[in-house]
Amino acid sequence: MKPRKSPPAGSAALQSGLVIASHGRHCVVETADGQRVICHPRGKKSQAVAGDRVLWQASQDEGCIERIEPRRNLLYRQDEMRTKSFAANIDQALILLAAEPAFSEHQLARALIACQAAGITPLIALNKADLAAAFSHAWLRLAPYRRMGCTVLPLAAAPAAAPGAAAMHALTPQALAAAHLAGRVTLVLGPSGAGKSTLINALIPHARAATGEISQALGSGRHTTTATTWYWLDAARTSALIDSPGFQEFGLRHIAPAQLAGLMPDFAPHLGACRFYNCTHLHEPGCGVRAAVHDEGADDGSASQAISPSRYRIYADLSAELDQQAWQARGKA
Ligand SMILES: Nc1nc2c(ncn2[C@@H]2O[C@H](COP(=O)(O)OP(=O)(O)OP(=O)(O)O)[C@@H](O)[C@H]2O)c(=O)[nH]1
Ligand SMILES: [Zn+2]
Repeated sequence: MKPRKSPPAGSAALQSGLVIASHGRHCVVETADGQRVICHPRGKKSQAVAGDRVLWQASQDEGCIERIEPRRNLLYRQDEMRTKSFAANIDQALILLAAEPAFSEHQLARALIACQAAGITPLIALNKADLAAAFSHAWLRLAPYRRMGCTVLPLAAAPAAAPGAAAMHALTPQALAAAHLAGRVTLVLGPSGAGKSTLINALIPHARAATGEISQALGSGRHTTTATTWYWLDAARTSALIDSPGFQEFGLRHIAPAQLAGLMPDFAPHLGACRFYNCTHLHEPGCGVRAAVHDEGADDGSASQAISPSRYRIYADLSAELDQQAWQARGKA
């Protein structure tokens, strides 16, 4: 963003603020004393996202963002058409999945790869622990993720679910917040129907009303949460959740094909074992990655460094996708 060279005479001084919602090019900035102001970016290019610290200037009843402070991190997705940011300066990403509807492991893998690339710690919560059979099945599907060191938490977001979920040692939203969200800024991601609204409403009274107001102010959809929104979890404003749509279309175009294996923690220990230094792990002889692909079942306790067949398939699919995109990009250049 190009800062204004000299502010117009009589203009207000720059104030610092936190972006707590963004939609399109508009955003809502919260001041240090908790006031909220709709702001627009000054320049054409740089766009503020939820979690950004900005310097802004009042102009009538709205504001203008003059500068975005350097970001500690930025989680985004990129497809052929555009880049979309989820949030900046976050401490962790909570990926909320559920026993039902069944989650897509491809989507999960994409989200984890994007987190890894952005240096953001992921946390997986599996909701609807009261649906015992579906939950057990989904829990097994997450075994490779537990083995690779991901934290996977059982959750019962709906109050009615608590009794049935006790057998699974599921967390309530409050227990989840106390143990994993306190003192942190957490981006919540998840497919539709996993229970994101249920979780947020359990932790933040009036969240829905607040979202409605923000969405209306920003001109985004009134029925759906199309704006990324920040919620404080405590009055002292030390813990926050950021609710963001877009988990469904997690484009990874910003990742180079050769980077991919290094962003998958279950692949990493095997990368040195390939015969060729530039092995793609797809067809080369003497590939350490392919030699490590085994079905280890659900034995969480094992120190196995096996790569599950489903994870290898995801790698092969994503490789092909990113490779094709890289070729297309070269063709256009
Ligand atoms: N059985 C059970 N159902 C739950 C639980 N948590 C949420 N649900 C239900 O799952 C459905 C989807 O929950 P939502 O909170 O609306 O899901 P969402 O992720 O916000 O979905 P979108 O609004 O489509 O983005 C609702 O019918 C909830 O009541 C749970 O712990 N157990
Ligand atoms: Zn290899």
